[in-house]
Amino acid sequence: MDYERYDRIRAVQWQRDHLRLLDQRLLPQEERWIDCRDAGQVTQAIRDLAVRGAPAIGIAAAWGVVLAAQQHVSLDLALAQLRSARPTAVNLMWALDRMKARIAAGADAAALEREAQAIQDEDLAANRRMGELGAALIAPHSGVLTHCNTGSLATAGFGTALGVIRAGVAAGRIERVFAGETRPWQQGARLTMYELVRDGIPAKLIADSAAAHLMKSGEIQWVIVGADRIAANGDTANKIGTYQLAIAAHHHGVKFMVAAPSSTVDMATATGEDIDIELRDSAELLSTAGRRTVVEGAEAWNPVFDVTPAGLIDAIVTERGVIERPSELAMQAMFGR
Ligand SMILES: CSC[C@H]1O[C@H](OP(=O)(O)O)[C@H](O)[C@@H]1O
Repeated sequence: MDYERYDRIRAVQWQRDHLRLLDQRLLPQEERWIDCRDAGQVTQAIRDLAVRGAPAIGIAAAWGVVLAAQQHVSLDLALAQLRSARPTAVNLMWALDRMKARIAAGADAAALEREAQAIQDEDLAANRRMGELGAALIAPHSGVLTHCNTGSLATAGFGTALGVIRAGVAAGRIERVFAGETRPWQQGARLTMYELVRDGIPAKLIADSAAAHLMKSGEIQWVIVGADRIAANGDTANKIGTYQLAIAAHHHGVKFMVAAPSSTVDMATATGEDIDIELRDSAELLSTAGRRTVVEGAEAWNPVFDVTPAGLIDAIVTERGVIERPSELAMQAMFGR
């Protein structure tokens, strides 16, 4: 399928001696690039969400290790620093473990550069494969709702859930696309709509609080989301708000799809209860676009992920295949113990 007309964004660009990142904190108003010249700067960019999205932060971290190797600084320190950047997306740990294994095998900077490039290239290929597999599950004339941003900005390109939507639109199966704004960081409003408008894919933004009302209208047949960590029993951590979308979808007979590369699967984590949910600064909730919107003295609780139990998920789509009605057995069959 010809995807070239979609997905022209490459938010993570290796430049041989530095890493160029499209600063996602400023989109869509401003397209500004930042150059990371060491592992510490990559760590800070991940921590500050200048680069975000489970696969994208793993890819950026892999390049951070390459920078450390090129500069002959402590690789153990670089690995530890990068690993500490954010706790929930297992893609970060997966990518660093893969780089660590190459280091243990004696890889030099050039070999590590090839490994990081392979991680990035594999992610793009996985997204295009997932797009085809996920789109095939969607009946013609369907409407879909997505949450957060899971597109080219969050990956090596094409996207996970947004990749399924791109493929479903290209195949003529998806006729209506809705994107939730995704408070408080607004990945849906600021990033997903930016990608869809650039692709020329008609889409409607909705308030997060409008999702159940949309499902009740009959306009959508699928909720399609990404993931930050999929536990061994299929429980899935994703952007805050995903869990309540799954509950509402179940109530309204709307199907629920998780699209994520196998680098998001964590068979060492037994259930969703064991996933570390990132709590971010409450200031992100008390302000909008940098302007405080809540009375001084107010407090906030700002978990940025939640866990959807496997029982509320109709399909988990990875590049290895589709698991319908995910369970521990089904996960073990596809990913081993
Ligand atoms: C394919 S991106 C997966 C996942 O990452 C996002 O989180 P964040 O924007 O905080 O990095 C979101 O949960 C996406 O669904």
